[in-house]
Amino acid sequence: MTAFEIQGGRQLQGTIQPQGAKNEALQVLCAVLLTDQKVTITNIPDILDVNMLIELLGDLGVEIERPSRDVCTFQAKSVNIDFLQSEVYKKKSGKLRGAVMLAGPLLARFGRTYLPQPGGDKIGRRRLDTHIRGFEKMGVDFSYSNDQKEFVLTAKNLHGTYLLLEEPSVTGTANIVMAAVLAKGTTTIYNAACEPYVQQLCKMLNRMGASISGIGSNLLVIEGVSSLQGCEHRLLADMIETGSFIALAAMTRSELTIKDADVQELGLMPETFRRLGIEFELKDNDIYVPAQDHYRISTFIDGSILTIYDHPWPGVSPDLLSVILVMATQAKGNVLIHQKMFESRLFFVDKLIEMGAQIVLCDPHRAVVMGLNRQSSLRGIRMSSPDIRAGVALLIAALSAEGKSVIENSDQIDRGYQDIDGRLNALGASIKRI
Ligand SMILES: CC(=O)N[C@H]1[C@@H](OP(=O)(O)OP(=O)(O)OC[C@H]2O[C@@H](n3ccc(=O)[nH]c3=O)[C@H](O)[C@@H]2O)O[C@H](CO)[C@@H](O)[C@@H]1O
Ligand SMILES: C=C(OP(=O)(O)O)C(=O)O
Repeated sequence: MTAFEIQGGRQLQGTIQPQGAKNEALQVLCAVLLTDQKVTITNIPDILDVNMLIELLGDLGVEIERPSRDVCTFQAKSVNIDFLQSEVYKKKSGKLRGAVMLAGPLLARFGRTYLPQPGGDKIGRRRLDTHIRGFEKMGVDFSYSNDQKEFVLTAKNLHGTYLLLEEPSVTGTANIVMAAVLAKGTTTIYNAACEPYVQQLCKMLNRMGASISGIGSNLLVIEGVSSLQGCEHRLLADMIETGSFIALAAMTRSELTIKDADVQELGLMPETFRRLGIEFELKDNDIYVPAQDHYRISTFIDGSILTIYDHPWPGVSPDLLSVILVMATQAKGNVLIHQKMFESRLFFVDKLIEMGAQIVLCDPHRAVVMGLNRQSSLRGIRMSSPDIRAGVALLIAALSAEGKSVIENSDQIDRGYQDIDGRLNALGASIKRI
């Protein structure tokens, strides 16, 4: 098992560029299966989840070239669907969530797919009902084997329909959109997820010849076409990495410039950080965060304690709450963090409490943080990373803490953050892989 050893308490300084977005990469990589022509994707992050999905595409028979670390070309001339029934596929796809989105394109192009239980973060129940019920209404037959924990899906006549999703699932929307672009007729998706990465997928599909309107809203209308062509697509900057760097600057009193952060696509994130008292300036496409000794959490207008909660886009992403929570531990004031979507994502606060943070975990979804206002520092400890975002939040806590910390299970961090030790060490951090 890999681990990070961190010497905390150092101020960092410099410029850092967010990687290409992990969760956009997982969507658009699956879309390369929708055409037999060449698709080039740039700004690809070199991280475990993305590399595993690229490997799976290769296993399926897609021709892949990676001329540089962040550029890949794909050509899905022929695809071996039978590979999806192999133990190797089950094992590999069980390591990430993104593989679930292979289903939509494979149904659209080949009329058949197998969908084993996807992996990804173990942060509570993560059902696939939105995906499967959507496919079903489009003419897909499915069976589910409880033993194998696998769906078998077949689509003789994939057709457009009206879908009112029971929740705006991100991967569910992406999956249905990818099935609909090659289905016969019109598919209308109401209550669709509309986050920037779904928008990026839709824009890419339109460049490939699809006809999708309503991009950016929760009502997507897709006119099916008979085939799609190749295209080039560049991933946005990873907004969760951007938020993590702002939190890192705040916690370690560091002056950081976050370069090429696609600042127009951050939604409520800047306002959310400001409510926690963090100062920063948006300069063109960069974010400048000055070194800040203190930051003060605001209250609601009526003076009551601020609550920060997740919500489907354009609300605050649940993936950001862990770093926001860590940042609040050194703020002046109190905040309630309410993680509505996932039921096992806040348990990592135990580690922060052990480090000296003042937090009350009210229940699995809610934690009250009483900021220390730097009157005492967190203390370094040995801990383990339970999931990707808690992992990076603990890394930020450790970098701000007095003394040495060890974070075990650092693979969880490598799933989503490219060369995080190297990039932060270049700013003056001390992180060693052990
Ligand atoms: C690979 C990928 O892109 N993963 C992201 C994707 O996962 P993913 O697409 O798996 O997440 P979903 O959007 O399907 O939903 C996540 C969870 O939130 C619940 N839910 C969802 C919508 C809603 O209105 N109410 C509600 O409670 C769902 O029941 C589910 O338990 O979106 C999540 C929500 O932004 C992010 O945390 C994940 O990082
Ligand atoms: C939950 C996440 O990832 P995944 O959906 O891939 O497990 C995440 O990116 O925070």
